[in-house]
Amino acid sequence: MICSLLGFLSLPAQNREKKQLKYGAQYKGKREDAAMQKWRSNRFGQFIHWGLYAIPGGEWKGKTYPYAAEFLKSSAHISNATWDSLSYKFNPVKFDPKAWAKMAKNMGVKYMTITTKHHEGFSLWPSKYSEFNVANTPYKKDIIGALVKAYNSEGIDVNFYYSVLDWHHPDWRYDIQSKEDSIAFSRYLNFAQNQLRELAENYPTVKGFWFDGTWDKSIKKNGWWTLKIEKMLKEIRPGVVVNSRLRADDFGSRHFDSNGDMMGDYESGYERRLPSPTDTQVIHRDWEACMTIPENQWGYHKKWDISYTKTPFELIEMLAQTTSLGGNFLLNFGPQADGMIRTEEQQIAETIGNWMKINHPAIYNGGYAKGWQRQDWGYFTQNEKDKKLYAIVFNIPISGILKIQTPEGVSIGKASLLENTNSKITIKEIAKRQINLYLPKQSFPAPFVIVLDTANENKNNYIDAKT
Ligand SMILES: C[C@@H]1O/C(=N\OC(=O)Nc2ccccc2)[C@@H](O)[C@H](O)[C@@H]1O
Repeated sequence: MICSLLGFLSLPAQNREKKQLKYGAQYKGKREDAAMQKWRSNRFGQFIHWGLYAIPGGEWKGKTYPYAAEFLKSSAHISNATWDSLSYKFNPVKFDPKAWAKMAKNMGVKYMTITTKHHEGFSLWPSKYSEFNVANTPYKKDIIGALVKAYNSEGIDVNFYYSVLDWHHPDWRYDIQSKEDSIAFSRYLNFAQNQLRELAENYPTVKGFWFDGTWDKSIKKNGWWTLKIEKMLKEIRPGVVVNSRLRADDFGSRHFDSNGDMMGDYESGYERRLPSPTDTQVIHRDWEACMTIPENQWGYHKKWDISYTKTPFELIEMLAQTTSLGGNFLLNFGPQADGMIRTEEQQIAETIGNWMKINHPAIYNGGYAKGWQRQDWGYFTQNEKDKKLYAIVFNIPISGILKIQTPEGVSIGKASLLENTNSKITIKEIAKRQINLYLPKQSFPAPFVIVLDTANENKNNYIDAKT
């Protein structure tokens, strides 16, 4: 079967006759129901990675490990028994879900995705399917329930991250190589299904499920289960949004089935990376990029500067670039074991929030501006609610002139700074579909947004050269 699949996949997609799939994509194109439209309009989200890994914070027996802090168990070769005993120390006495939600609100996120259970297998809610959960710690209380309540009270949608990969559960298998593996792993899949049903039923305002830890052969060989889970969650919570990373098809193809069709409701393969600003392939589907502030730390690491940490302006540019290509941007925070958000992350959140307070019209409900050529100075976004066109500027040319190429038959009537709509920006048409915007003589200490009023126009003052 593998060689026939390799042969099949080596053909150009358009030349392959479609394979009959039982567990492939369930629909084509974008969902247009209200729940998906809300997901899409949110654009900016907060990822939160919190678990037992926050306790050691990347350090073990006096040694600092530079790898992802949430992977310390494997980086430091720690046994299950030793790692699991961290649960007896889990007691975030300073945890204030309302403070977290207020910080998120001020940062300008419209949704939040929380790790209900990461690879370590520790559940942040009192699951009846596993003793390895927050109820059996000194803290005892339901963290997921408290966060859902606090974030929803701030008008922020909550999604659940769930790692199918589970280092703790005795029935987890990386591959199925024996009858025993198969029997154990089916027990595991039932366990995971029960936990997911529990999450969907116990937290009825959940808006999405963000699956992870599905890259191993054991899942690829059980594509049927991934579809069963997607269907179950959508039956319990109609409208709920599920990422492509959950899904494997009949042949183990992930994210996209063996016919090249995306599975799940949005592509979640952009992790710590973005598509190129000119990669317009992505605009044909919903997608999300998830991003760490350090180079690669999702959980809390005691040494903030163990790697490069992105500046607020770099993160704002990633948000702008993502929005300009019709994607969502999910920025990660790794809370401390005591329940506090580290100072560095709070300061970044505040700077981004100050920018969003003025410039959010270019982001919320924002998306790909068809026909507007990407320019070196920044990004265009089209707001599908106010129908306005926004130019988000990061790199002012020495000339002080922003060059724009307009789509055929479209001109720019007016341009002004979003933060000061009385500031008129001079516009000059210099050739066919070529516009100069002359920036006002002032300093621009931060990325800024220009609102462009466009108009359809068919006057043609220019003659194309004959060559
Ligand atoms: C969001 C991140 O997701 C992860 N891993 O994602 C991947 O490894 N993704 C992946 C795997 C293979 C190919 C491409 C992406 C986790 O291991 C990490 O701790 C964090 O939760």
